[in-house]
Amino acid sequence: MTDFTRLPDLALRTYGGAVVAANDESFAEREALIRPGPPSFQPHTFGAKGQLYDGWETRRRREPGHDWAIVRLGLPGVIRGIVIDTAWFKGNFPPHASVEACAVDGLPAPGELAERADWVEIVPASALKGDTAHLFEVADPRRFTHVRLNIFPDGGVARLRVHGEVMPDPTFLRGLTVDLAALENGGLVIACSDEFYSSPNNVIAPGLSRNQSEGWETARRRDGGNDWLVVALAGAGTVAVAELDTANLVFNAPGWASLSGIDAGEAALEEEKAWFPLLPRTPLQPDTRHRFRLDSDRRITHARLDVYPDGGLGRLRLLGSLAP
Ligand SMILES: NC(=O)NC(NC(N)=O)C(=O)[O-]
Repeated sequence: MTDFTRLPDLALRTYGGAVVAANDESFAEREALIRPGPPSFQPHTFGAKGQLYDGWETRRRREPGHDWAIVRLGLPGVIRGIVIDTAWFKGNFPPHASVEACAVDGLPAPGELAERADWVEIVPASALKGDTAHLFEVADPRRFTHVRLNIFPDGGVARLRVHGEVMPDPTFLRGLTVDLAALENGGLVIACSDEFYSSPNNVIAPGLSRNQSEGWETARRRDGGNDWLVVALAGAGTVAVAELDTANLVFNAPGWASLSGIDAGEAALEEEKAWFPLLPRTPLQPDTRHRFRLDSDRRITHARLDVYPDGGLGRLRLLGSLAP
């Protein structure tokens, strides 16, 4: 099985996802389903309505039926796999769950969504265990904007992860100056030298990094080399401005960075010599947003960031336009 969990989580709250509706959330709020980070648990933390859980938890059902929650993906795209994580739900996990998906234009109200007839099943009703992350591969190649988690009959789910490939609406990219590296525009980090502390895809996530874990941080390098990553851009285009943000890297920012580009339509990524410079090796300040005007008008499909010798980066933005 390919490791779909390495693909971005299209539902993540910090990527703009929202749990827009649930039929019940008596014990624990539905919003927890798409919270970043692993679920936590503290035993014997009882509120007026029961034990507190970091997840979505419905009441014990006394009538027929099942419970459900609808998630609007922050990043619409092709779903490659789903994780249903029942972490810490041991005596109250749902014994079965399924997932449906649909694609809608615009932003319909939750009520309209729930009534749509074109939900398609992407994970069939499957048995769940307590306190376990369940991985389900998804084969449907279509682009989806929403998913619905169904639990049978009731219970608690800590996290719902919806991993896939981002497919933005090209209307909002064509002919405009946009961040060609941004995850939300379809950019993706496809290779990197080191991801010891945090994922390289963090550098192209929406918004600012609030601390160093929300950026890309590498281990201390001891071999005389340097760390790097390669971003596949939203599409072929030209980059006019590069933004390198060392935010929150105070004592571990790289000393220098450089950028290079390649047009994969003309040369293979492995051909070292086919990469051409966009930004020469340039000194960086810690905890600082740097902006550089690039003077190359060459078309590229991929950009490579080199940091010297190590450290990582908070954010990388490559502002430019898609080739016609
Ligand atoms: N949040 C809860 O208290 N849930 C339940 N109970 C305990 N102790 O976790 C349950 O399902 O009845």
